[in-house]
Amino acid sequence: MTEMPTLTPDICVIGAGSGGLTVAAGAAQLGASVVLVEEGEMGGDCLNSGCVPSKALLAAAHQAATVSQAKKFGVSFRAPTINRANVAKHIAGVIAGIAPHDSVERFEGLGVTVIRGRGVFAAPDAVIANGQRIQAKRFVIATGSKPVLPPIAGLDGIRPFTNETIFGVTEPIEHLLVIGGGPIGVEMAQAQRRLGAKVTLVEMARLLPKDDPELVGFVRTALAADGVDLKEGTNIIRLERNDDGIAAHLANNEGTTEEIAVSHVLVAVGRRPNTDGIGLERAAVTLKGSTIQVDQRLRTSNPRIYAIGDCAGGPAFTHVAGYHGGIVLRNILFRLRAKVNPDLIPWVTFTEPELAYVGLLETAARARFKDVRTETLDFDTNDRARTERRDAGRIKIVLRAGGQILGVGIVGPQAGELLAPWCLAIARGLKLSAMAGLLLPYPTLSEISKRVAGNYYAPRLFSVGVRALVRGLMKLP
Ligand SMILES: Cc1cc2nc3c(=O)[nH]c(=O)nc-3n(C[C@H](O)[C@H](O)[C@H](O)COP(=O)(O)OP(=O)(O)OC[C@H]3O[C@@H](n4cnc5c(N)ncnc54)[C@H](O)[C@@H]3O)c2cc1C
Ligand SMILES: NC(=O)c1ccc[n+]([C@@H]2O[C@H](COP(=O)([O-])OP(=O)(O)OC[C@H]3O[C@@H](n4cnc5c(N)ncnc54)[C@H](O)[C@@H]3O)[C@@H](O)[C@H]2O)c1
Repeated sequence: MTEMPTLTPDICVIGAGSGGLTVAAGAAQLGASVVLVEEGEMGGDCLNSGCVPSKALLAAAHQAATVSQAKKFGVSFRAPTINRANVAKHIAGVIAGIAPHDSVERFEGLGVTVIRGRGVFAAPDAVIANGQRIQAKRFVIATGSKPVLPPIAGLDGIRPFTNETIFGVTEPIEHLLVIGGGPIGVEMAQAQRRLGAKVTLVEMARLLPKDDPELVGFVRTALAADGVDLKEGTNIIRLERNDDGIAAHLANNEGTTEEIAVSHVLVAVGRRPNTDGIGLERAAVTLKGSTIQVDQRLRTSNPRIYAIGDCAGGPAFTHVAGYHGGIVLRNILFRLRAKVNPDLIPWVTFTEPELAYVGLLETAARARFKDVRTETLDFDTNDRARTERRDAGRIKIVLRAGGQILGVGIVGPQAGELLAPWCLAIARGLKLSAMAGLLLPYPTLSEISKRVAGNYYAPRLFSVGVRALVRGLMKLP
């Protein structure tokens, strides 16, 4: 057999998900030679088993929910009929619509050499994939993550859903037990409940433990109103398959035990980076646990090799993988010393109401600065939210005494969209007064941002001193 000649590109990217595709597309368009290695579906988790299918499923679920919400507007429909097979078709159709953007054809069109196969390091400067040796100047590891399966007795025997299987379901789900109340757990619990399943969510700590508890309260209320049975501070002792389905034995933090009968189980207890069996030891790349250790410039312990996205342990979001990709491009191609700034990262949980955040949570801000202030305003003060009867929610800004914005959390209608100007303000170092001074159209949800900023300055604007000044000025002819 003739040996394939070694490829010697400028950059070899392992993994064609959100992070890897950003690097490959950017580098190729900027004139570097790129080899991209992918062992599974192009587009990675986000397109195939993450953001895209989950948001498509939620969109179907919210359609079903509008039927019951319509009564508030004097409009009524008959109860929705949920056709699971058609919901799965809708999800597959959305993925298929986006897939060309991430396809082999598009990347080859950009000049990237795409190799389908598992990339494994053979040496500190070489990867082998599908029998092909790639000796690149720089490597970028973007291998993503996979769902963790917790050590719960009996879990193996019941073949639980994970994010890799739940979106293809074509049969009705009678009673879903969701294990884990992080973003996947809460989004899926609401979606499945609105699509007609009975849902019990078991979370060992509290719901959405990485988010601001004050704002999470609104999500908790909404899930309960949907009919999701929330069991926080609760563990699953064991699971058993029996003639009726699955028996789940639970115990809460007070020691109370109970048994519930469910038909299906979804595991959503976190992610494990894909770093096993890819030869990192041969590449002299150091791990911390299962996460690739990187510095602020995303360099691993091997100066030729960078790691980005979920496998580098940053917050597991598509936009973070993309942000990492941009930083690596600047470091490799332009020899800039670009670094990750964790204080700029936004995140959104796409329940109804949405829960969105950018910057520092109040607790993190207070740990770092002494002069932290907060200002909050509820959506029931916003006329547009009132007209749409979507007025449950709150905006909370975390700032320093001088008006430097440190973080903003919004729970409410379209919170993810409302976050954009705050992302800009924090990234550009704008003061809160910039938001307070905006001229915005009425009636819009965005006005809540201007109002909360205005409220912060109100005590100073309407102070005794300013009132005395106005009285004085009014005496002038
Ligand atoms: C259900 C769910 C919903 C989500 N929703 C959101 C959301 O709404 N918004 C958001 O920002 N984030 C969301 N995320 C997170 C987001 O999907 C991930 O953070 C993102 O996909 C990470 O990108 P990545 O490039 O690091 O990895 P991935 O996108 O997972 O890509 C890694 C790729 O590497 C390939 N690979 C792995 N090992 C090898 C190897 N040795 N050789 C070759 N190829 C390899 C894999 O096959 C995969 O294609 C969600 C995740 C899940 C599971
Ligand atoms: N909208 C979004 O951006 C979005 C949506 C989904 C997922 N994601 C990303 O994917 C990541 C993974 O999501 P996730 O929800 O699986 O993980 P997660 O780590 O964010 O949350 C897992 C939850 O499970 C709980 N848990 C762990 N073991 C448990 C057990 N044995 N029993 C009960 N509860 C248990 C944890 O306390 C935690 O609250 C997220 O952190 C997020 O970065 C993002």
